Amino acid sequence: MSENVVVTHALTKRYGRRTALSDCTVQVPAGRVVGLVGPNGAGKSTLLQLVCGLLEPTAGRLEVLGERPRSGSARVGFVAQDTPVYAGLTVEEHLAFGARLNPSWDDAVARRRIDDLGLDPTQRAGRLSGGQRAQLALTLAIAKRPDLLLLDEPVAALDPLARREFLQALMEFIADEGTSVVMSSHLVTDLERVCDFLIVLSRSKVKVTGEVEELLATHHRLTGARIDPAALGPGRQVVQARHTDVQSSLVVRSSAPIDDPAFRVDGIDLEDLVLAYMSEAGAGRVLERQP
Ligand SMILES: Nc1ncnc2c1ncn2[C@@H]1O[C@H](COP(=O)(O)OP(=O)(O)OP(=O)(O)O)[C@@H](O)[C@H]1O
Repeated sequence: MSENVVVTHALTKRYGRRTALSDCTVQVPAGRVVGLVGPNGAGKSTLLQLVCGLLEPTAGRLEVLGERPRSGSARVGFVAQDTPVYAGLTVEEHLAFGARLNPSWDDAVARRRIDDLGLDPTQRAGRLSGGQRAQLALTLAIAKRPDLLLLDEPVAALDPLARREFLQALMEFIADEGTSVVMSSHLVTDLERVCDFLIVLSRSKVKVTGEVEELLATHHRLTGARIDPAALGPGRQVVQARHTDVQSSLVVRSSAPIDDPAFRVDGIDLEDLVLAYMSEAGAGRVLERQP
């Protein structure tokens, strides 16, 4: 599949005078597992709620699966931040509820997952552990057989083992169905294991977006004698610059290889890349080619 599942152009959402998302332009290709990363208040939940049609944009354009998003679409599964389940309903009642609401509901998939997870169908959701509730919420979203699955910090409240199990279940589902997924998280190490596409949001703005492999191949850490980043030359975007009196450490984006003897050049991992874009200096200074 080559089409985009989410396309936004200058998408903006304001709550009164507070801007939650500003001028957001992204394209998410189909079949990807997208990591949506950013600090608290960056606008991640706002973007996900716009994509699933729970919020209306203040300005800009947004297309999801080729159409305007609408809340309750059978083609989009959404697991909100607090893994919402109904405390008073049993696991079984959740499945019955899901079946009634969703025309494409896959009851066999739902029951197999509940069984594999060892959840008691007669137990009320309010009595489940945080990890079990997250798994139940994921089961409900998966059994809809959505084309696009949106997960808002699904593992935030889980212990490391439950996180691993949750992500494992997610990976199995994606491998079977080829569903596109957008998942927000603060935990880059978790995203590193499952995501192949990245969106970094900070202070309501998109800082960087792209294929993880391509981003890792084009970002480098340069360490050497103190330098004015402006002296680096054209075509190199200084994402983060740190200096001591005598030394500079720069994270630089460059599609061409950097072989400057003045620097040691190392690759960076996804966590360093995300942190560089989230840092204050990550204003993304681009050193353009001089005319
Ligand atoms: N209903 C609302 N009314 C007013 N302001 C809001 C509302 N929802 C979110 N905001 C504000 O919009 C901004 C973005 O919030 P959002 O929840 O999208 O961030 P987030 O990246 O998901 O944060 P977190 O990681 O803490 O969940 C924040 O400044 C937040 O205070």
